[in-house]
Amino acid sequence: LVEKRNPKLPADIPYVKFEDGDDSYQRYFEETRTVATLGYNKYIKKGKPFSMYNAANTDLPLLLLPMKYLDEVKNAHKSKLNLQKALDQRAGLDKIGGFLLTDEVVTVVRMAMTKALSQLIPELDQKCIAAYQEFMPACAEWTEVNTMQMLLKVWTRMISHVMVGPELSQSDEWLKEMQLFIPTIIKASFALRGYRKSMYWVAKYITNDIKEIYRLRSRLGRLLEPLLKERLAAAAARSQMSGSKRMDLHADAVQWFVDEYGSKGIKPSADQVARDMLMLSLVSILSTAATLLGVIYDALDRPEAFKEMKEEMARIYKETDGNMSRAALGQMVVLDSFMKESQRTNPINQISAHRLAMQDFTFKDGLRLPAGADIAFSNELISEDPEYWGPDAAAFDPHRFLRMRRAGDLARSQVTSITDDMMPFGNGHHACPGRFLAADGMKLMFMNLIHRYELKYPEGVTSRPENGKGHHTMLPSSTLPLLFKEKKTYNFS
Ligand code: HEM
Repeated sequence: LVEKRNPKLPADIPYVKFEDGDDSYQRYFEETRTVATLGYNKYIKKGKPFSMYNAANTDLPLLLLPMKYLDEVKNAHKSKLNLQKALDQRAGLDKIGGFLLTDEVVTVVRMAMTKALSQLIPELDQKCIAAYQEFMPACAEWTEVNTMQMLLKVWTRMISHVMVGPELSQSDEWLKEMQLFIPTIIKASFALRGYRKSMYWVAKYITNDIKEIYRLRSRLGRLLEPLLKERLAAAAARSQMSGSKRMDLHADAVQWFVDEYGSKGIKPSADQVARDMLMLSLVSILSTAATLLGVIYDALDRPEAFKEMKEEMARIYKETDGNMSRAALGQMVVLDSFMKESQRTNPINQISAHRLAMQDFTFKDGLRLPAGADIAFSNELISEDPEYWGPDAAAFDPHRFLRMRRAGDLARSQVTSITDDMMPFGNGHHACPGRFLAADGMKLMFMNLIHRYELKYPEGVTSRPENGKGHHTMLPSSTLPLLFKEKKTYNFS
């Protein structure tokens, strides 16, 4: 492996690599943590940045920054430090599917989707129950289930309800495309790395997985077309009406895209909406299913805490007569604390607040980033640093955030809170706007699963399996099947 220093990075920024000299690409891909930890302890802890090989973008090292720069990164306008472009650079989305994280996608999630959550939660609860009936095998006796695959299907049905409404989300064709998308885009992104940058443009004509993403986009466009036409016609008719009659009846992303583009005088094509839907799937599906799987493993490892969560669910279920609402989910504070501790100890992203410098950027203390610099913060290592979390930082404390909440620190203690010492949902202008849906969706999925099924590790497995290794990601193991048994009478015991 050739050392890839960015000649434009200031010369005094150290470049950290494996100490034993074994510098293979695969090693950088799988053992990112080892190099990141070296640099974190040696430089970040002393307030200095360092750079390291970037397996996702072999032309440019990743620059990891110390906390003192976080506020400036958080507040920087996207014309200066940009998340969308950093993601595009990492996955090559524009070259492998012709889509990007657009302003419309971000605005729809941040504004319309979040506003609609109270209306959506009861619907998503029903969707979740129906999806378990659909995707869980019959399990009167203990039965092995690949939990990751199952959660992906259940969540895809639920999030599709938010994306395309009750009818299309129930279509098997839609589900098939959505399920095909995530594994194919991951393979396509890897395949792109096999090309020289100057040859990226040719990849979509040659590589099957990349061609498949374009085909998938076109199939989604066809599926969306009738619904979009209907909504565009309704929007045109509504614009002639006045006052309350103009209120929107559809709480789904097709409608929100029509409204968002409409507000800019644009009539979106089915292909545009298909691209936006692909982007929505990319940011929302794997992240949520994987985070929940981690919570499930952590709960199995801690029977006492698991029991306490079940008791809380039983109480709230009884008080609400089983009618789930945002308010009811908001009362699940023991679960909320546990989920947050699970994210703290095993975040799915090792780095956070990832940005690309769109122009030369100089921090207040004089540190200069050249245009094109790829920067981030070590979310994983910050989350376990005793400097921020005290001497028991390495321990899983199910009540850590519950105590904070009870002490009145609501801003810091909720699973959706964004703080500098824990960034699973990022930070600043680009902080994940979908986290409220993600948190409520995970609570619904966890609660309905426990209500219906007993679950345990298979014979011979006694604790959470090792996380999967990928460049700057740490997804919980997706291959271990868990054992499930359907309860004769549904309850939370
Ligand atoms: C547990 C699940 C999830 C995790 C861990 C997660 C994590 C993240 C992270 C780390 C970022 C980058 C933030 C930054 O760099 O400051 C992000 C951005 C984003 N997420 Fe999520 N996310 C999750 C679920 C969702 C869901 C369900 C949606 C939508 C329905 C969503 C929509 C978005 C969007 C649109 C952005 C881009 C924001 C922007 O550019 O301003 N995410 N997410």
